Amino acid sequence: MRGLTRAAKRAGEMAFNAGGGAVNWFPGHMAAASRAIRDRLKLADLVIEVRDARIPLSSANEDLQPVLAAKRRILALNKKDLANPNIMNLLGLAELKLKEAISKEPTLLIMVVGVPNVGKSALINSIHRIATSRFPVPDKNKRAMVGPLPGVTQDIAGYKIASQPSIYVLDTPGVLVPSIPDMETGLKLALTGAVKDSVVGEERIAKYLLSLLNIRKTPLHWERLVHRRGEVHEETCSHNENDSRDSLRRRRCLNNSDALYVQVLNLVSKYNA
Ligand SMILES: Nc1nc2c(ncn2[C@@H]2O[C@H](COP(=O)(O)OP(=O)(O)OP(=O)(O)O)[C@@H](O)[C@H]2O)c(=O)[nH]1
Repeated sequence: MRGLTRAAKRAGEMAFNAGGGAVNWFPGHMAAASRAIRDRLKLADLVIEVRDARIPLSSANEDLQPVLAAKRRILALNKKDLANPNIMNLLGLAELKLKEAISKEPTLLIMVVGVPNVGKSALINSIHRIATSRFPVPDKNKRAMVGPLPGVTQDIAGYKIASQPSIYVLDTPGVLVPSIPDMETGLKLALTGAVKDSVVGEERIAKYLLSLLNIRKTPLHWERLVHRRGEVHEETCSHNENDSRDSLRRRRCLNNSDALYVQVLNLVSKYNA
């Protein structure tokens, strides 16, 4: 973990802020949603703040932190399949806290908040699916809209996910702060899909990603991997086609797209040396 922090710091020192400054992406629906969230939060018994497990600090909306901290809050780290496994121990704790909170309440209004595209609607649909398999829920066909680009949810929508205890969940549009003060946070949010690529610039995102991969020695990792696979390739691809294990071995042969990836990264590595 310390290694990753050091790598991120070094990438930050590579002048990604140059010519960038603050990142401003605050469309009208986000401003309206920020006001509505503050308003409805007063009624919520519990708030689930969804963050991206890959960037748990950068995916916090700093403007909302004071009001969120005043509520009973669960921090859910989503997209765990894409994250560093060290962070995932925290998720188990969040699940436990949610079970504790639900078991004590006759009626519960839960509000789900987070930056765009972090997976709020997908999370609500999963909770809904589990709930409808256990209790008959009147609007069981109602589903939150999920999409690959940020800004799919534009209005607050409510879902009843259980009876006895009655549990209602409010899905909210993803909201950012009006101005993200540093470019690096903007780049992390763009790489993980919370900010549109065009807002920070596709070329800048590509350079940032390549530098991160380079600093983390990803090219070396791939080189070793490809070298190992190369041995498997030579050893297996010369075998008789009729060998019963041949199809399995063929799948382990080096694939051209991997080789291309290593070449590109090696070039970048030389460029940065
Ligand atoms: N790999 C992965 N993808 C996920 C996960 N959860 C959600 N997604 C994907 O992330 C994208 C965004 O999910 P949504 O649920 O629409 O996100 P949202 O936070 O409601 O987005 P906004 O409407 O912009 O606020 C979709 O393409 C989902 O399929 C997850 O745990 N892992």
